Amino acid sequence: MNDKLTLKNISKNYKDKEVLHSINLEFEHGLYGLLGPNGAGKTTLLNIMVGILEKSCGTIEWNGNDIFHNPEEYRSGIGFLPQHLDFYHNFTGEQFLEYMSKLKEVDSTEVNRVLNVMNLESVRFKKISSYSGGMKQRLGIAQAILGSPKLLVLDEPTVGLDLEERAHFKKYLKELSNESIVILSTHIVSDVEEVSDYVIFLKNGQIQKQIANDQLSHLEELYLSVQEEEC
Ligand SMILES: Nc1ncnc2c1ncn2[C@@H]1O[C@H](COP(=O)(O)OP(=O)(O)OP(=O)(O)O)[C@@H](O)[C@H]1O
Repeated sequence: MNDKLTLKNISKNYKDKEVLHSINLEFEHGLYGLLGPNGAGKTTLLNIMVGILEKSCGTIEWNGNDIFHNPEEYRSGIGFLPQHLDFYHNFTGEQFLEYMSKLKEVDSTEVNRVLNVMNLESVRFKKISSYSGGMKQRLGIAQAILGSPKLLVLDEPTVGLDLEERAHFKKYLKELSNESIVILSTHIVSDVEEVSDYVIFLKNGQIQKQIANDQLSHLEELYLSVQEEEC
């Protein structure tokens, strides 16, 4: 059975300011790009989806069941790269991933796999404090993909990656999305064109448009036109 994530009427207020307005979305296996300018509400929406931020209204269902009833089970199937991930800088990359694999209760062989996928084998025994920004970002992605999660949520994952790393990473996500729901937020159009099955445009806390792969040509122009629509 294909997994299904459903967001129904999700709204979020920070004090008296509503930053998400009644979001309705459905996700099944595939790669989804969440595209929007800074401040659109992407991080807020993703944090609500993974259960680290409380929504003000609405429901989230996993395979038809409100996640509120069994949040631990829901969270155990999620891989998440937050916008800002803090590390234990005294750990080596390998130690960090071993630690995360224990927390996530995934097989320790996964550590080798994700080090390989994210091209971090040559620095696995080096302390994280010596990593470049791009290496830290790849390590963050590596912990998110431990155990090939059913739901992978990545907040601005391509920050700090060079062109070759981006291409390699997107190819891997495409493969994973054959069996998982992969949601990637970005404000960079090229991150989501070519690979995404669907692109969701978010602006001012509202879904402006949702388009499928076969309509993805001229995405940049579409993105600009969507941004101008409300002006
Ligand atoms: N903790 C908070 N308290 C008050 N307002 C917040 C808080 N976090 C976010 N906001 C506001 O909510 C809105 C959406 O922010 P959010 O970070 O979700 O957007 P974003 O699309 O992820 O942008 P960015 O790419 O810049 O992170 C913005 O207006 C932001 O200022």
